[in-house]
Amino acid sequence: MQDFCHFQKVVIKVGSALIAPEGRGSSVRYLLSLADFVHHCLQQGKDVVIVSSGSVAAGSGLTNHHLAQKLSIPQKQALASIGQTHLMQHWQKLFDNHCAQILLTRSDLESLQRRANAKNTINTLLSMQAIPIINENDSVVVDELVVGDNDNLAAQVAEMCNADLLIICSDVEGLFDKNPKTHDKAQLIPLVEKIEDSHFAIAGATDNPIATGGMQTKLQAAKFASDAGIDTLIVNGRNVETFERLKRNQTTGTWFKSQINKESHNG
Ligand SMILES: Nc1ncnc2c1ncn2[C@@H]1O[C@H](COP(=O)(O)OP(=O)(O)O)[C@@H](O)[C@H]1O
Ligand SMILES: N[C@@H](CCC(=O)OP(=O)(O)O)C(=O)O
Repeated sequence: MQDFCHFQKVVIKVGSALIAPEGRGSSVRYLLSLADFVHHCLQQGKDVVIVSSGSVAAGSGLTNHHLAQKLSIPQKQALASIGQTHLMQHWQKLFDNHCAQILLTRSDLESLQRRANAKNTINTLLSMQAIPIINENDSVVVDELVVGDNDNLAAQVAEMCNADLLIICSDVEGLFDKNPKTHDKAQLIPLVEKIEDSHFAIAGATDNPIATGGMQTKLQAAKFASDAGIDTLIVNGRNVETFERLKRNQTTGTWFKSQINKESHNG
């Protein structure tokens, strides 16, 4: 087991599957134990940054648009715009208003100046004990300029702010040898020392119309993070026991080891 105590700066990615367990709308049902875990991390002196999906799902719950229907990109962008404020209301309640919204685009991450600005703002927020809540700025990005999924966005944010751990919270326990939603006998892979093509071969897509990328984008994110010296943990955020185990420093989910041996973990 990797020692959770040693990690200082943690980026936690929260997928749409957790925000919208009913397939649309938004709910704090699975965010309560996650928020409790974040409070625990803060008490231990760790820095926490959240990358939260769910704006499109939240927007669809507030309008008559179902994501199972084929929606145009402008319609999805409008839903994201409607849903994002609602999503932030949940986070504000969970963190007693000690949180702040940052919406990023791929060009923000690619521009040296804007990337430095975003990094400075995140660090300043952390020094003010405010939790940065990041999402892609879906309403303004066009096709060629999207990061496209929040797994990869979270990995890029983790690298940008020198995090040492990325936790991806989804609706499955971690990476399995087959998609556990379609294979009863799928086996969890608890530890990946190095991500190989064989891991990408077993990581499938998602059949959830509100989610993006499935296990494929989570593996891309873990690979990006791992190459940048950041460990990644994919866990089931719907399982209360996940966060209890992490608090007790016990194994959970799938752990992807960083490929760079960092002397210290304080970014
Ligand atoms: N090998 C695999 N192991 C685990 N999950 C997998 C695998 N292949 C595909 N998946 C799918 O990936 C889904 C998680 O991704 P996704 O639906 O995009 O969730 P999120 O909203 O959390 O990003 C799982 O529900 C599962 O159906
Ligand atoms: N930016 C989008 C989330 C896109 C996304 O990657 O969703 P997910 O695969 O559920 O993490 C939104 O807020 O709806």
